[in-house]
Order: sequence, then structure tokens, then C-alpha cells
Amino acid sequence: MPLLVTGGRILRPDHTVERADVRIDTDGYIDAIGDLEQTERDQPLDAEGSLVTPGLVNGHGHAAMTLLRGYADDKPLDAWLQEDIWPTEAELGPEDIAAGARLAAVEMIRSGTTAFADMYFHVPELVDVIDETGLRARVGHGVVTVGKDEEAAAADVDEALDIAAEYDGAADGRVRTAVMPHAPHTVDTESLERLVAGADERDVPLHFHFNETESYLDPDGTGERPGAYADRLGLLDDSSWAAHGVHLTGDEIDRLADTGTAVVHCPASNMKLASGLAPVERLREAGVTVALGTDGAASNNDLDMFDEMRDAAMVGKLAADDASAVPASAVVEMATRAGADALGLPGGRIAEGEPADLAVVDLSGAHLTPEHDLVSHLAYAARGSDVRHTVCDGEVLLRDGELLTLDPAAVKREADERAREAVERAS
Ligand SMILES: CSC[C@H]1O[C@@H](n2cnc3c(O)ncnc32)[C@H](O)[C@@H]1O
Ligand SMILES: [Zn+2]
Repeated sequence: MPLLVTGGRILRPDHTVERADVRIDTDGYIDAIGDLEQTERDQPLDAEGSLVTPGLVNGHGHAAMTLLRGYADDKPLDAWLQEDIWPTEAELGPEDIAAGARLAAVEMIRSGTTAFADMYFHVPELVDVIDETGLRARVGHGVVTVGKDEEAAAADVDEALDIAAEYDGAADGRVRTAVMPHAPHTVDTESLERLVAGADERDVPLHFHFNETESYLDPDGTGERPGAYADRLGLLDDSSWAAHGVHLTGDEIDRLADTGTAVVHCPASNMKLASGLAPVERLREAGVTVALGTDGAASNNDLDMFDEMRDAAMVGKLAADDASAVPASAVVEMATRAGADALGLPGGRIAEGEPADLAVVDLSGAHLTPEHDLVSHLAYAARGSDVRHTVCDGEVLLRDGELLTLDPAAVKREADERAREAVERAS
């Protein structure tokens, strides 16, 4: 049956807000917007007193890291990864990844996220979770070759390329893949070359951590900056998207702009790990597509994209020393249209012919009163818990706060148990 989102106001791609109903056809596309008569065939979804926004796009993360939320806080990136995270991840099996990803899905759907990017291990199990929960994603096997012998490094590269080929288009097309070297300095040059060539052959994009901390700045030990190195190897491209982009020279910003490489800003993770202040305003001024991501729940510590919008606006002003930098409309765009564009996924806009990936935000809270400016509210005052309904690909995943594709109590129980067991095995 067609879905009719009735009685609400909608956020248009130009960030104007208007009173309108939205009809979604049985293929999951928006086919009409306006004052629409409900027909007998329509399945109504009440949006009275609410704002209908594009579903939020989480442009960088590691879903199953929900299992490590609150496990090793208050450390800088390298120590955190090497002393705590990587030893514990080595204990995670495919069923742990599925349990962690389900927990992430509960959190994302409840807070209006409809699409996300994921770099991790055991991708087939993640794809199953995406299939069953109804979300949309761009996924890839994260490759790290430092500390591995040649054979193990080659096997990791093979796995990333095989996964990229096998799962592209899975879950009725909601899953797309990418080739995901962890970062220029954690993958050797030969492996990076194979990954770039393999992504090109398979016609899938590349995604990697980029210039996150000072330790990222001499990837091959020759003193060549990561921007020049990544550009020379072909990592920078108009289909690629780079996470973090904190420590960037003017030349690196120009290279990102010239190649059309998007950047996913991860403000909470950058603050928590004290990675630095990303030059978001300069990137946007240079014409780089800047999206938003939570990173994993262990460095955030939640997956609420409303938090990310607020953090990005706040820290963007601090970084630019300018209260007018990274305004509300910019972060709303980063969390919606720019996210979809960076990941090469459909969505991010409420318009006829677009896929119906939507979040319906209840505006009745005291913290959203008065209604001077609803774009301001989305950026600065709304919370994930204000989301009433979440729709992805025309399917209702959250209706009046109730998850329709997951049993949250069971998901939490299993994730809690598996997280505790993994940490015990690692200690
Ligand atoms: C090889 S799979 C992905 C890999 O990335 C790790 N990770 C999580 N957060 C960050 C971050 O902020 N910078 C770099 N790497 C990160 C994650 O634990 C996985 O091992
Ligand atoms: Zn990350």
C-alpha cells in the first residue's frame, strides 16, 4: 500500500519549511508532496505537530563498536587503539559483530538515521543485519596491514575486494559497498595500490581515515604529506570519502577540492580523543563536500546524529574563531544531502522522485518551543529522542517510537552479554 505522511511540515532541500503531506509509492519513492487527499489505499503515518526531514546520514562509523561503548574512555587515539580496542576486537566473532550492529541499528533508527557508512570486520553478518533492520548503508571490510606479514596482508586485501564485489546491491539494493583501507599509514603502499586498482575494477568507491591525528602525517616514512601520497596513489577521487580530515594543509584542502573527495567530519570523536579541530569552514569554502559521522560508539559515545549536528556547529565556530561559521543550515545539510552525496547513496532530500528515507521529528517538547526557526531547532536543540517515525526506502522502521524491525530488549540483552564475554576473553 502507498504510505501517506499526513499533517506535518516538511523540510525542503533549500531548507524552507512548508506544510505538506508526502505520498510514498509501493516502490519506496516519494511520488507526491502537497495537500493530499487520503485515499482508501493509503496507509497513513501521522505527522501532525511534527517536522518531516530527510533521514539522517551517518557518514563514518563502525557499527559493532557499540559493544565497546564506555570500555576504554579518556585516552588518545593511538594508545586507545593499541592498548584496548584492537586487542578486544581480535576477540570478536561474526555473531558478536551482528549483535553489536543490531544494537547500533536500534540506536540509529530511534534517532532518525536511515543511512550509514561502516568500516569493520565480518561484513557478511553486518549485511544480514542491514537486510533485516531495513536500513541503507555503504559497507566495507576495513584493511590494516601494519604488523602483518606479506601473506596475511594480501589475504586482508583479497577479503576487502571480494566483499566489495559480492555484497554490492545486497538487501534489495540498500547495501552498497566500498573498498576501505583503514588509513594511509596503517596500510602498506603495495596493498594500497592493489586496493585502489581493485576498487576501480569493481566500480566501487574508496573510504579511509585521513589526517586524524599528528601520527597520520608521514604515512610512508619519507616525509611526504598524506594528501600528496594519497593523491599519487589514486585514493583521492570524486567517489572517495575521507573520515576526520583534522590536520590539513592548504595544499591538502586544495587536493580534496580538486579531486572531488568528500570529507566526513566527526566532531565528537575528534573532541573525545583530542585529535584536534577540523577546518570545516575552510573545507566548505574550498568547495569540498563535508558530511557528518559519529565514528564508532566507543569514541563518541552514542550514534545520535542530532548530537553530531550540534557538536559540528559549536566546534566549527571555535575552530574558525567566528560565531557565524558552520551555521545551523550548514550542519543540517551535512547530516542529510551532503551525507548521501559523500557516500554515493540516494536520499538526503525530500522531493518527488527521491527515495523515501525520512525522519519525523516531534516538535512538542519544551526544548523546541517557541518555533522561531525549525532549522535552528534541528541543529541546536532537537535530540534523537524527539524522532517519532523513521522511514527508509518507503518502509516504516519506527512508528510512534516503536521499533518495527527489531526487539530492543532482546538486542540489548545479547549485546550486553557478548560485550562482557569479549572483554573477559581479551583481559
Ligand atoms: C579495520 S576496521 C576499522 C578499524 O578502525 C578502528 N577505529 C575506530 N575509530 C577509529 C578512529 O577514530 N581512528 C582510527 N581508527 C579507528 C576500529 O577500532 C577498527 O579497528
Ligand atoms: Zn573511524
